[in-house]
Amino acid sequence: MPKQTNAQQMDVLTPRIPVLDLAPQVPGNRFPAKAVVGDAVPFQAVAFREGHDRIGVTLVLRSPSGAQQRVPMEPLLDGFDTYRALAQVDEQGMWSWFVEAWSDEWATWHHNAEIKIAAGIDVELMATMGADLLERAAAQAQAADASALTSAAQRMRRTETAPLQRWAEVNDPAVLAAVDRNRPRSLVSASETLQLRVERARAAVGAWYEFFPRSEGAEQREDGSWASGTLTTAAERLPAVKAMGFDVLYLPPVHPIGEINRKGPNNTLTPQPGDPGSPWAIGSKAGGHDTIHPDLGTIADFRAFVQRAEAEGLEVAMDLALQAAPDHPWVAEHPEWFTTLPDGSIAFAENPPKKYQDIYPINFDLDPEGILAEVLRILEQWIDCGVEIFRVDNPHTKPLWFWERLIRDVNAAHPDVVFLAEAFTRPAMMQALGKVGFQQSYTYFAWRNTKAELEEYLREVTGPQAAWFKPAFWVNTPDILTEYLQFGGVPAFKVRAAIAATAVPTWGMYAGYELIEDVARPGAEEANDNEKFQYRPRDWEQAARNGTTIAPYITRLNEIRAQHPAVQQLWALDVHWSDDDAILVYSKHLEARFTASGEDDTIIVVANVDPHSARQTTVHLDLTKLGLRPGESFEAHDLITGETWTWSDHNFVRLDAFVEPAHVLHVRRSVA
Ligand SMILES: O=P(O)(O)O[C@H]1O[C@H](CO)[C@@H](O[C@H]2O[C@H](CO)[C@@H](O)[C@H](O)[C@H]2O)[C@H](O)[C@H]1O
Repeated sequence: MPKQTNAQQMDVLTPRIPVLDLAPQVPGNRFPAKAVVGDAVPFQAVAFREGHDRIGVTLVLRSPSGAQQRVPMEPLLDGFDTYRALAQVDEQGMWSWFVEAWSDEWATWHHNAEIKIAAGIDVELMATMGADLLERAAAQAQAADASALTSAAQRMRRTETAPLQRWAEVNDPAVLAAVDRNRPRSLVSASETLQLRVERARAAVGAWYEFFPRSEGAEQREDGSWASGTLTTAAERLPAVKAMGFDVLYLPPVHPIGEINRKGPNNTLTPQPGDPGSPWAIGSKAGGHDTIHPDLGTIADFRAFVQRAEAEGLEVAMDLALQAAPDHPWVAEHPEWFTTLPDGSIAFAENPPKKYQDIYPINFDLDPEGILAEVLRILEQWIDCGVEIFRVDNPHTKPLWFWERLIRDVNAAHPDVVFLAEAFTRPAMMQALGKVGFQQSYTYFAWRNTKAELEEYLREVTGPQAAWFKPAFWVNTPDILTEYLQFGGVPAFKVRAAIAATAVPTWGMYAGYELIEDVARPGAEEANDNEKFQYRPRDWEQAARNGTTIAPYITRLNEIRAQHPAVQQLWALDVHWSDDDAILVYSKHLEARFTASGEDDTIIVVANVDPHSARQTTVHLDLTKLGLRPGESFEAHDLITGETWTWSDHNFVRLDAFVEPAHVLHVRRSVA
């Protein structure tokens, strides 16, 4: 048996068999890659050796509690050197893993013997080599396998049996299975060891709904003034949000709102008395980030709201917007946290081209430790109220080190706490926020509308960057009402929801989407009469009676998400081909060994992304991506309409956007 040679003995960096390009990995390997409980993680490595001998490649995975599993890795494509294994991570915490490549003498022998024995070349030599390998396998096997392998070796040495007969005997499935379990491995070479942080499922899987609590239950008095909704009246809306199938309720800031420089309706700088102001203009004489807006209630009311949500099966996500209205207590108590200009004033915040005249930005370089301590104090308070998810406003306008420290410190004490980065900025910063710890991130999904844009974007967010950037697809927000939605009507709202809800594990929607609120403020890409600056109660029941809500459609999408674990997997997406430039096709597939039902879970989404048209075309599927054989037929059951068709590789599709803009198909294997 060849002796193992390792890199240290040879004083070189290259292991005997090179194992390179491990994934999932954060480039530079300074931060661990991330996954969530339940993920079937695609582990990959490039491994190869000199010459023509075969290698075997094994993933060695260790869970946080120390359980080790060894998973054989298979070539991604026959004849290429990238190997892959899917393994499900089922425990929260830090996992470690490495890849072993080894000389697979059995595979090398088998390949050579198959050719030579059939051709009558070196027949007895090949038989002897095979028998030797079988005996080596037997020497490391348990009793049952040892006896099967020993007798196979003896048969292999029996020269009175015809060589082809001996070849057939050694290929008996029982013998091959015993060899597989005890394969001789030599020149074993290990890669570096990497870490994988596995977080709770909600860190990357969830359906989010956003509403402004002050609008829920708000009433306009006869004199035109408003009575604000409260946390108590807003809680009345929770059952309806849950009934639509949402998991997380995200609340814009619930703190006192500054009175100085307050904004008026439609982002004006001339508020009238009674205008409530933007909730992101945090702080007034009533208090700051640790206080509940008096109009909404008290901290006790907030605790009750969080508990009521929990009882409904909803988690509350709070906003963390680190900025201050001019009358925030911080401004007087910590003037050192703000940059004072030579004329003694403080410049307002901006996110060009947007101007935030009602808030001051914090300068994190002036008192880094003091600011960090204060933010940790505030977070501890809300965590104590039962909040474990924070949507972080504009994290890209604060230094990265701050988020690395904050998230690390919070997660050390509270591993279930999740931070969502609301950063719409340059890719390097968005990616870096994910690398330093943000569990999930808003994305550019809202502006990816054509088939070509969506195909590229789906590949991007489910590719290598999925190791550190967990995408949340929001269809709208109070800041985002895209032209696609402004001019696409009901078909646009439906198809965007269908794609967001099925393509990635986290999607989000801001209240009013279900009512097709599509009127933008002139010149802006956000809703007119925006709720950010005024009360906006909605008559949900009237909309249901009139049939002017797509809430039933949203509910169905969330049901599909809950019932189909493939949809909850980020890495499991494949884009397929269609002959039409507006018909987008992708699938999500999860193998039976990873599902609770013990059956494959496969979803195909076919979406007409031109909301003004009816399209018909042919959809071409790579069935191997669906766990099927090329040419195999199956039942495609539409989970939206209940229709079922027999499909195979090439399928005719007609999607009239005005009827149903998307098929969400469940693959059912045809009974042979
Ligand atoms: O800058 P983004 O587009 O990422 O938006 C986020 O942050 C904004 C600042 O907090 C916030 O803007 C809203 O609040 C501001 C402060 O009160 C106000 O001046 C803006 O007019 C208002 O839109 C935005 O909502 C948030 O998502």
